[in-house]
Amino acid sequence: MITFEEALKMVLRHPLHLGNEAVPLLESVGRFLDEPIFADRDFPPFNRVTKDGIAINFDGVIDSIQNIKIENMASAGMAQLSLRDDKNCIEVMTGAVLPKNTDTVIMYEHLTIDGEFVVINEKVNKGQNVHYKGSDESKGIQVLSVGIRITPAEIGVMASVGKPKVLVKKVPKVCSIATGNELVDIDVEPEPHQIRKSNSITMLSALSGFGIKGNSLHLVDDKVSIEKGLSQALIENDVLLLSGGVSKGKFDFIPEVMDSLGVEKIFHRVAQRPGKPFWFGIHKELQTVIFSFPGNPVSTFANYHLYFLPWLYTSWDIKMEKQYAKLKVNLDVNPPLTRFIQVKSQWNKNCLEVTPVVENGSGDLTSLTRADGFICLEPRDEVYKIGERVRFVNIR
Ligand SMILES: Nc1nc2c(c(=O)[nH]1)N[C@H]1C(S)=C(S)[C@@H](COP(=O)(O)OP(=O)(O)OC[C@H]3O[C@@H](n4cnc5c(N)ncnc54)[C@H](O)[C@@H]3O)O[C@H]1N2
Ligand code: MOO
Repeated sequence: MITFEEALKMVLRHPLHLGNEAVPLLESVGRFLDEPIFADRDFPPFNRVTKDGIAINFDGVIDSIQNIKIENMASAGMAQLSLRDDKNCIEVMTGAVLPKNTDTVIMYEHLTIDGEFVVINEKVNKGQNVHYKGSDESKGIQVLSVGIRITPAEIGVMASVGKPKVLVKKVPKVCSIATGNELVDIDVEPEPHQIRKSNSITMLSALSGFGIKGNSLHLVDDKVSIEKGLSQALIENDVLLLSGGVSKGKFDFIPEVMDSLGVEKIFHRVAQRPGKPFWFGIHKELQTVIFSFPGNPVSTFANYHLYFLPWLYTSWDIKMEKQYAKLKVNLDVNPPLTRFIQVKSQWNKNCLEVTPVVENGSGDLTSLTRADGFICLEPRDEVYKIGERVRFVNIR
């Protein structure tokens, strides 16, 4: 049996070259940017008033802060006004363009207003309450780089520079496939011997975080229907993510059917726990990549993060940073299997620390709700000690 490291290397040797596509800005959340974004104007584009109040020419009024005459009023959205007399002021609202011949803004709370005259009641600093043109970013500067993940914060920046459409890495067509006679849909009341599907649904929801609208399919344990379903799925998708049907049971038909459909097996079974019976293959002609994960929910979930996500990032040519954490307990990992242990992580000063969660084996899917990651422990005779730095795979 191959090791986890060997298996991962083999998976990463088969990326798809997905290219890019332009999508409407609001549909780009979760996607990876494939063009640099530049500031088309200064940020902010004009000297912006940051408080509701009055704008003054500091040198003009600072010796006589009583009875300052209001000349005019500027609100957000108005073209720039101009102060005619240095001893006067203009009422200004937050977001307005600072009037010409003024340099300082005083908020209403620091003023007494009597008709068209104002008295300043607090100390004033020249230049206060102004967000200066270009003080955040200058026109022409790159504000976002290729390869970043788009979140609502980046959407705001792109809206601001006028990008109704944006170039992003193209997502693959993925089908999440449940296998097994015991599975029923989530809106069905199961018979005592049945369970509701969860793995295939979990994977669909995980994919949606990347902007991938996956297809779904359910294959029952019958070679003819598996063959029929898979042959169509291989044609219609770039990637198949299966769960179940890959261990040693009398109804674990997946590897055999894949073979009959011309899918090349790259490997089957990895020296790891959970997730050992993982089967990986490719259909060379159709260019379909197949991740066939073991059916136990924790095994499917772990392998999705350990193999599929690194493969997806590699296909997009994006580096996935490795994370590490410190153990808060001693752990014993006897050879020969690499262990993936569910943990809860916590920052302590600048250090991420991890503690294993209570779990009841790889069938216990509720344990995943208590964990925020897996730690990866290579097999060794020596105990992993408290304080030791180990690899951490984030699942949140
Ligand atoms: N003789 C052996 N038996 C088993 C071995 C082995 O090496 N020799 N490996 C064990 C390990 S480890 C795992 S993991 C499982 C994986 O088996 P399969 O991939 O064939 O999965 P199934 O038997 O179809 O299902 C296992 C388990 O998971 C449940 N399941 C499956 N799909 C879903 C789904 N979409 N949603 C929720 N739950 C699902 C299924 O009902 C089973 O309970 O094999 C061990 N056996
Ligand atoms: O190794 Mo299996 O993946 O635990 O239950």
